[in-house]
Amino acid sequence: MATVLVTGGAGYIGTHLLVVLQQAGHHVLVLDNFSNAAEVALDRVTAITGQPVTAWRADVRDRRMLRDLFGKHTVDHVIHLAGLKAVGESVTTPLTYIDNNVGGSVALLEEMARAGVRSLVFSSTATVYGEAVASPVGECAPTGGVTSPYARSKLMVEDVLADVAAADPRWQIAVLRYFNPVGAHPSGCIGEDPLGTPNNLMPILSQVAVGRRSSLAIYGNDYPTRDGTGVRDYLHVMDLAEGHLRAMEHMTGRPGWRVWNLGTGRGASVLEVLREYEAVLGRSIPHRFVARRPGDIAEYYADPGKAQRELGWQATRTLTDMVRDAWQWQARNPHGYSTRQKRLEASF
Ligand SMILES: NC(=O)c1ccc[n+]([C@@H]2O[C@H](COP(=O)([O-])OP(=O)(O)OC[C@H]3O[C@@H](n4cnc5c(N)ncnc54)[C@H](O)[C@@H]3O)[C@@H](O)[C@H]2O)c1
Ligand SMILES: O=c1ccn([C@@H]2O[C@H](COP(=O)(O)OP(=O)(O)O[C@H]3O[C@H](CO)[C@@H](O)[C@H](O)[C@H]3O)[C@@H](O)[C@H]2O)c(=O)[nH]1
Repeated sequence: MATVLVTGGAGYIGTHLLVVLQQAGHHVLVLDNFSNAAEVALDRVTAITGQPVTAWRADVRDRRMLRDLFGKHTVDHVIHLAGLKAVGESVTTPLTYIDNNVGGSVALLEEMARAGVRSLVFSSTATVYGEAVASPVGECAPTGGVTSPYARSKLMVEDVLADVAAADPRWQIAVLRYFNPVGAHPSGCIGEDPLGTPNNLMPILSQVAVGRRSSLAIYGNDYPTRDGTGVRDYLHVMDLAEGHLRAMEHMTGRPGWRVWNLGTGRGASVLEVLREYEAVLGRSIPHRFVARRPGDIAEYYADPGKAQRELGWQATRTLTDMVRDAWQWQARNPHGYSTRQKRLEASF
């Protein structure tokens, strides 16, 4: 049993990861500034696993707080999810993205090194492959053509991590490039709860299904794909969370820097996801076609073969599972976590 610090652990992917880690017998600590998370989400994790979550309300850029945390707890591994993730927003506020995503990672790495903790799993993204990429996308695909400050911030951290691992051979570093995480824990207790208007397909579909939005705007039906709509590699968030556990376990005792794509290896079009949602609901979902969204590409999906071979990890959940679990979460929590409530029993 290891002690794992999860930065950004109160967020969408983080809460699902906490469940997986606790159910695998690990002790978890969370560091989150709650800029995009509800404290009550951690109580929901406890409701699923029966185990408490110790959380630090802190910014990952706050070195004093990090020093305090590493002084109080013996941490074996860090899984670094904390960061900002809205591609469009990053275009208008690039410095905020560099500060949070790059600055936060540098502060974390320095304080980890000071504390003698040298095992890190880092959340990266398939958008580092940029626009001109051919699918299926393997880890060796070029990463030169990134199109947003968000993607650039992730790529910069990947490079910093490679330099850190090269400079000190004691580091064990795993970079995970996620494709499109969707869905929720099957209990419907935790799930994706975007602040304001969601940017991504699945949460928008869920909000239309539950009546919070009137219709889905499909961005373009003239792409060179099988039905003209954009194709992505949607991945169940529980499969993604399990990928982190496998990467963390695999690294133990194996220093160096490694990268794995986490995806299913299958693409689904916007219309296919819509039809699947309608099948789960048993009714139609209002939708309309509009112009392409600037910056979107037609199609990409992962080659997950490296993760399969090296980690023994493979996504097992289907698109039906993803949609059913997304709907279960939305139906049980029509307004997400509702109010960004304080935890009932704070452990800060
Ligand atoms: N969801 C996706 O589609 C996707 C795809 C690829 C990569 N990622 C990456 O995965 C990670 C987790 O994504 P998510 O979907 O769970 O997002 P999320 O916003 O739900 O979770 C991020 C968490 O980090 C916290 N946070 C942000 N800045 C912080 C800071 N400076 N200090 C401390 N905490 C901070 C937020 O409060 C939030 O709880 C992010 O790094 C994101 O870039 C997400
Ligand atoms: O209202 C909507 C929203 C999306 N789409 C389409 O649905 C597909 C998926 O879009 P979305 O869910 O926004 O995902 P991506 O644009 O692929 O980007 C997500 O997935 C990336 C990983 O691959 C992450 O890095 C990004 O942060 C995250 O926004 C695309 O074809 C979109 O054009 C619509 O048609 N209507």
